[in-house]
Amino acid sequence: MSNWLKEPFQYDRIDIEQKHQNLQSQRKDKTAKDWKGTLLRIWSYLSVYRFKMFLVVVMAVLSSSLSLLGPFLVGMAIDDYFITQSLEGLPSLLVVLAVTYVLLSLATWFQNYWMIGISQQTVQEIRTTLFLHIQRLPLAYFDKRQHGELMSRMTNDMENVSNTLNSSIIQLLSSAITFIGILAVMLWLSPLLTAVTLMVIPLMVIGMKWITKRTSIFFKEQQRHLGELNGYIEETIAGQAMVKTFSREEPIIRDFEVRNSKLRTAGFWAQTYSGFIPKLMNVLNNASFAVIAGVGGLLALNPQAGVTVGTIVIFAEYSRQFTRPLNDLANQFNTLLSAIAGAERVFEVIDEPLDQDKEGAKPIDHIEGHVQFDRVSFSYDNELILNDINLDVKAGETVAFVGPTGAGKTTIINLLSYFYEVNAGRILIDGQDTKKIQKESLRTKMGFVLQDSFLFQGSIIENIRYGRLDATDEEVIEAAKMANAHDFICRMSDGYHTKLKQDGGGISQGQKQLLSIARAILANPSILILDEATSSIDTITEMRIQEALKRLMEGRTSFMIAHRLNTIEQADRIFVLQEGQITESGSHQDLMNQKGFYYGLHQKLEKQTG
Ligand SMILES: Nc1ncnc2c1ncn2[C@@H]1O[C@H](COP(=O)(O)OP(=O)(O)OP(=O)(O)O)[C@@H](O)[C@H]1O
Repeated sequence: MSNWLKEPFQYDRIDIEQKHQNLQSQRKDKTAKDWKGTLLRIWSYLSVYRFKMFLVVVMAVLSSSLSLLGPFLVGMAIDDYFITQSLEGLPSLLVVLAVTYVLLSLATWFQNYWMIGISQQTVQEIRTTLFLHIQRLPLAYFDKRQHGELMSRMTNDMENVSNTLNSSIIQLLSSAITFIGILAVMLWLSPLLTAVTLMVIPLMVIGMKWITKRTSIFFKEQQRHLGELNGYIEETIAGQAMVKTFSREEPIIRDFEVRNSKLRTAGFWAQTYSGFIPKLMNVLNNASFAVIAGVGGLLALNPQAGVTVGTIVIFAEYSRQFTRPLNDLANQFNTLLSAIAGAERVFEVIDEPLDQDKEGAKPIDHIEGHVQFDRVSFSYDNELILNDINLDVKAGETVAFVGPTGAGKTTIINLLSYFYEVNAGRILIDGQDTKKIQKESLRTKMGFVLQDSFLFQGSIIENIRYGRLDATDEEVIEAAKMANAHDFICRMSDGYHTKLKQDGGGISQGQKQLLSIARAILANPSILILDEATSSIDTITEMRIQEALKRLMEGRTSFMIAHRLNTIEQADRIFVLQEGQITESGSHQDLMNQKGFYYGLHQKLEKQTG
């Protein structure tokens, strides 16, 4: 088998990353809505397969030429054999005709095979680049964007690009070649009959314009309504629990029906108008056929005009082939525009700056766990969220943050995890400014047990192993035992290999917490970040969680956002955060003595828990 027939499209992730970095450095001069730039960028992906592209072009030229040769041979057969009634050379001409059509099929097949290969490989590369890039974007990027919208770039827009690369490029190419070829042969055969054939073009252009003006409006409407409907469906499915608790089914169904019928109306008119296109083309084709036959017939009666019956047959066939590429060009143009728009949306994400380390940042091997906030101020947008925060947490110390909702507790944790950059001040770990440490190496020394700890679709063992990917099964089980999770895991149908549904569906909130504690134990971090669950958990599970947490926190610097009295009281130090400032700090007893915010909160919580 030739090399070109073998599946040559293996890809190398490292290779793609390298290419992406090169492209990133080229992109600086490219602005959004820069269509030429977008096309050039798509070309930069395609150009890797230059040789194969060249073969595609050769095949396109070959197939277009062969499709012109067919009717020409038929015309020759009529003039030279049928009209003259001498059938001597006819069999060999028929053989040539048969070979022409076989070659035409082969050329078309190869051009498709190579082009689809190139386009699928290109799309795979762009998709990988996009996905890798999304994994490395700073958290702040996701704050500003709807997740559904990003998903749509990853799927719909990519699909758009893929379809266009698959078929449109070939169609555009062969349409253009066929059009030029037919025109040249027609002019060579009879300029007069060519002029007659071309008469339909203005009518075609006017008709197409009239239709596309209307269809494009309805197609846009259709896309918009489809997007809205999809968004609505996604929202109602994600929020099903809410829908049911508030008995909102009826109004939601009514709303859905309104959106659905808007989509239907737009779709109806878009399809109806665009359905006119082939009908119009048919009418014009038949009209041009009649004109060619009529005028050609008259010309054939006059031997000086040089028009034979064979020429008329060739023209009649060419006129059919000739309107098709025009039609295709018009259709493909719209698809091409929408694919370029899609590619532009994809490249926009790829061009977003990455969550990069500061220049000169170094990896860190070991952390003792001494954490300082030195006059730290921070705002997400313009509003100041943290104002001049100073903290000095010794290695191994456990500190808790309490305060009203929106005071900035989670924000402190986000800054410590280096998800966001501070606006002013410094965060120091073991005396070293975190800006000088590589983010990834810093985060691997931290463990997280968060309220909404994310569990993936997969087995329990895989989910725990997420804490340290090279952990053995024994180590995972040991961690689960320390996290008090072993017993409940063993009671499950497949034990450690029980599959969890999406986002940990199938297990309780408390069990979810125990699994995330096991995950953190396995990671063996120097700094721990705990965001205590607010939802109520039964007392036995609660005790298990507390016990597991105690084991986990031993010997590590721990930051807790605490909501329950016993957790808070156990902390070495408590910080009260109000409106972005630390207003009280000290041990439980110190703060009780101060009789400030903490004292009030304590009284309230005590009353609640009885
Ligand atoms: N990603 C974000 N973008 C913009 N503003 C944000 C973002 N996250 C939080 N905020 C705002 O920052 C403020 C502090 O939020 P933060 O989540 O730190 O409070 P918190 O003390 O943890 O509250 P809670 O106890 O309710 O979790 C709030 O006013 C919030 O609206």
